[in-house]
Amino acid sequence: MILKVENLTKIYKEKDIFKNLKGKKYSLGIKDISFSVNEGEIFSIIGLNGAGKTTLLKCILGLLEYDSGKIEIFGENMLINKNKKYIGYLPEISYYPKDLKLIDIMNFYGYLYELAGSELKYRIDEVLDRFDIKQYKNKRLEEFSKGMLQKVGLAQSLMNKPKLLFWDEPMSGLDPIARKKVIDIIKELKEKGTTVFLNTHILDDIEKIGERIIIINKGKIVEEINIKKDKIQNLEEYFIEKIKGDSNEK
Ligand SMILES: Nc1ncnc2c1ncn2[C@@H]1O[C@H](COP(=O)(O)OP(=O)(O)OP(=O)(O)O)[C@@H](O)[C@H]1O
Repeated sequence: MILKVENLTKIYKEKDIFKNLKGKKYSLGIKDISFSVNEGEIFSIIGLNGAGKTTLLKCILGLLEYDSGKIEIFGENMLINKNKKYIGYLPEISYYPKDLKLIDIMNFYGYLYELAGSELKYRIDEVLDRFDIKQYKNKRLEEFSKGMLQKVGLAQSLMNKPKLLFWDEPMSGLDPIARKKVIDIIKELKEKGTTVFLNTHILDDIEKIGERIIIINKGKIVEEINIKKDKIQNLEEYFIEKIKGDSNEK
C-alpha cells in the first residue's frame, strides 16, 4: 500500500477563511475520510465543486494542516523529506513568476527535485517534448496561453519520474489532442508501475482509464467504486444519482 488515509478531518478556521462571504468562522473542508491506494493503481476522486477534493489532496501532500486523522504515505506517518522526491504534483492552479522563461522554471523544479547537470537537461527536454512545448524553452511564461501553462505544470510533475503522481484537474484548459496525450501518458505510467491519483471532473476520462474511485460529497465519502468490478456503464449518470440521494448536511 502506497497511501493510507484514516479518519481525516479538516475544518477551515477563521485564519483560513478571511474571505468567506458568509462571514462564518468555520467551514468544513473534509470530514472523517478513510481510504487506501495500492501501488500501480489509478485512483480517482470525484465530487461536485467544493466537495473537498483539493483539500484532501493538499492535506496528503502536507500543504494544509488538518485537524484529526492519520495519513500514511510510503509507509511513513506523513510525507517526509526523503520521500518527496518520489512524488509528482500538478496543482489545480499553478502560479508562475511571469517574467521567467520556461527553461528557468523547469530548472527551478529540477533543483527542487535535486536534479543537476546533464541529467537535469535531459529530463527537461524529455518532459517538454512529451507535451509539445520544447520549442518554447526560451519564451517567457507571460506569453503562454492557459493550455500551454497547464502543459508546463504537467511537464514539471513528471520531471522526477515519480512513483506517486497527484494530478489535480490535469485536463484543465487542454485541447483534444493534448487531452488524448494525457490519457495515453496515464496508461503508460500505470504500465511502468506509477501510482496515479487523479482528481478530475471529466468522468468520461475516468471511465476510460479509471480503476478505483471515491465519490466525495459535502466533505464526506459517499461511495467507493471499482469501475470494472461494479460494472458501471455510465459513470456520470451513476454519480449524479448518487449525489442526489445524499442528504448529509455539511
Ligand atoms: N482557504 C479556504 N478557506 C475556507 N474554506 C475553504 C478554503 N478552501 C476551501 N474551502 C472550502 O472547503 C470546501 C472544499 O473545497 P475544495 O477546494 O477542497 O473543493 P473541491 O472539491 O476541490 O472543489 P472544485 O471541484 O471546485 O475544485 C469548500 O466548501 C470550500 O469553500
